[in-house]
Amino acid sequence: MTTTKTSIVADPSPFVSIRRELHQIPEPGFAEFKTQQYLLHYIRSLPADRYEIRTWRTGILVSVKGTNPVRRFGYRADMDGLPIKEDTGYAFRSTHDGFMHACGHDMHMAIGLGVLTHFVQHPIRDDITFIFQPAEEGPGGAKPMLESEELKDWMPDQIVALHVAPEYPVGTIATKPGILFANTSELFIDLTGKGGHAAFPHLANDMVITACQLVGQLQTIISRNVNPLDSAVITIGKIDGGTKQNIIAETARLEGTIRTLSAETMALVKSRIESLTAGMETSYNCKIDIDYGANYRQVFNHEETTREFMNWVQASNAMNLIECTEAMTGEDFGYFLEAIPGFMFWLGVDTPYGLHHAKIEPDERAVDLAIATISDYFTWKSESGQ
Ligand SMILES: CC(=O)N[C@@H](CCC[C@H](N)C(=O)O)C(=O)O
Repeated sequence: MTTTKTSIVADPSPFVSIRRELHQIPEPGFAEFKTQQYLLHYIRSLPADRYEIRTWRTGILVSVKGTNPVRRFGYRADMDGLPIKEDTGYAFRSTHDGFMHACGHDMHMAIGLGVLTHFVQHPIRDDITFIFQPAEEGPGGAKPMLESEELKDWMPDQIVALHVAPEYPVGTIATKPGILFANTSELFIDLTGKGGHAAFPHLANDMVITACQLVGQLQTIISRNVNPLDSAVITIGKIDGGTKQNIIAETARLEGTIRTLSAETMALVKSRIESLTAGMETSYNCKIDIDYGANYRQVFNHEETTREFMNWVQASNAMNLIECTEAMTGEDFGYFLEAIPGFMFWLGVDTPYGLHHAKIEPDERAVDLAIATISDYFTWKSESGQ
């Protein structure tokens, strides 16, 4: 499939230019050092009397002052990139080989800076905390940031975040009250057998064979154990095993993720993985160790606040609104929503390649549209006292 270049605006606005600069420096979770410096440098260029800055690990908190605050809004943007070798046609492609902003966090941060700039220049009555959060893709920055000393006295009364959505046209907002994104758990499985010569399989215990069996078996949990009217996903995204084509692999490792729409189904899936691997240990005479890595809470949008936002989008004609169904994506923004009323929404960026794809090229026109819409929404919220 060939991509068109219509996603790239010819005359980039300041925040589209910022997005392009951020796009060039994707970094892993909790290693967003250049990204943090870039954001701090930009924020410090704004009039200093209107805000305060705090850093938390590689994240940043900014409190923008209201004129006569009675409450505090919150806006969160995530910062990390992904271990993907970029394959876009961008002139401003990643300069960090093997790393890419393939989940739109460059867009999220540029939009966050745009909204922040708007409220520094056009203060509203209420205060706003801007949260630039590291490590959304893992191991998860939201939970520790939420519990941090730095956020305590800047805790918002209502919080908002967005995620780019390749499947929707530019000018679209899609969301729903209640569950929007799934519960997630990372999944790391280490298999240990016995290595040996490729010509003598009977003297060894081949973990490539066992790992392949296990990958297939795991899918039976979804098809045979989870209620077909419920939803769950197990994806194994990475397999490692062996050292050379004529050496039987002593060890293998599977890396994946589990997605469910309830905590109960997550417990069921994990318990089935444990039973299944215990059975395989016996039948394949090997050792299997499981590590669930980082677990994220579902993204559960506050009913009333989300419905109010959806009504506002429709009434203001700000963008086209779609009431979507939930998705099996994960987001540690779920931890913020567990503690603070608010919502997340999808922002249409209309691109043929999906999230986490090396060729994804979000339509940049979404950046300024989102900045205007979120700024107008918070202004309306503050002025109307809703
Ligand atoms: C929006 C998005 O793509 N989020 C990630 C979150 C990853 C959670 C965790 N590292 C895991 O893989 O379970 C996603 O993959 O949905």
